[in-house]
Amino acid sequence: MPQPPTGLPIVDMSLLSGDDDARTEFRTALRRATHEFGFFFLTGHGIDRSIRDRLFDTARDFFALPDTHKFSVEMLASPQFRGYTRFGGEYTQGAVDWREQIDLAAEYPSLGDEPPYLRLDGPNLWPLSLPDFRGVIQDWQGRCSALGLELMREWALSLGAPADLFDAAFADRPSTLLKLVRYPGQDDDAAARQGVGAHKDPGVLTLLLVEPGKGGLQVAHGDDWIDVPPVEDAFVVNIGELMEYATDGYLKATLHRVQSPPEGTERLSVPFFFNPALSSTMPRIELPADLAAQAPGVTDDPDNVISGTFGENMLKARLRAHPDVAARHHPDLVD
Ligand SMILES: O=C(O)CCC(=O)C(=O)O
Ligand SMILES: [Fe+2]
Repeated sequence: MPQPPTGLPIVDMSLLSGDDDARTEFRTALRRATHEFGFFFLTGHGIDRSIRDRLFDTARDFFALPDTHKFSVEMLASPQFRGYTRFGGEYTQGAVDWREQIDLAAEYPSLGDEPPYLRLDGPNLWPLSLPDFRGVIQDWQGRCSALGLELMREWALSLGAPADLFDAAFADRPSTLLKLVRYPGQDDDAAARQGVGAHKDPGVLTLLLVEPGKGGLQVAHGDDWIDVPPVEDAFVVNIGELMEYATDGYLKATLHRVQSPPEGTERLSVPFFFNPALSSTMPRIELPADLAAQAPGVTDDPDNVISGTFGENMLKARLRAHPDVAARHHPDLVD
């Protein structure tokens, strides 16, 4: 029997400042990693440690706020699914996730209520007791958006398409979202230790920063779960369902989950989701014949239908993860 792989591939972005051969090497590594695993470590991305440390300091400051401050920006008050979710407020596959988090997304004026996914546009709930918070978060959004767009161009090239294939989808009102997440420790006997349950990300691309040294992330590979302890200075990058859609399944959105850290510890992470405008539909790539032969089609799961229109896919995920917000603000969309 083949042994399960022990880790994810590492893809080094500094190859892009090399010669043509180095750039081709980068693209081949990017394509292979996302075809085989849907996940990889990205090094050489150029975002300094001091900036990453500042982000984690900001996350720590937020989670250290008194509950009354956190509750004042609670997601339950936000029809757009922005703000703070306390422990027990979020569900994956019908089971409670043991994490607290704040969701912050790009802010655009509303374009109306129909189709229903347009309801996701709107304001964030900013914690006003932290004066630097907004600036740090918006800086991070800007850096990750630039990185995300650069990666999208590399994917397009690696799949035999023009570099700007995806640019239009991200040019106007990109729906970027980031979460500051804190997973508290659980004792060994805790029945499930579900930090976040097994799921695929509904969007295009996720740039995940994990607190140095903190394990817990697991990525599905065949019938196995691969442990993914963080690699120093690297992002964990994965693709979401819309990239699977765009490539007819040649690139895979992969199930992943987080196991709670040991009792007496905690784990912070900051996933950044790079997504197009709510109303945009991902272009489908005409793959070269050798790649098309390895494209099995988009996953056909009646419990999780993948739409190519980002807003539809995102709304599905939001209603499922936050049933209390859905029931309060969108009763017409849930039964
Ligand atoms: O916290 C992590 O390491 C992963 C979180 C995640 O997969 C998600 O929020 O979609
Ligand atoms: Fe995820």
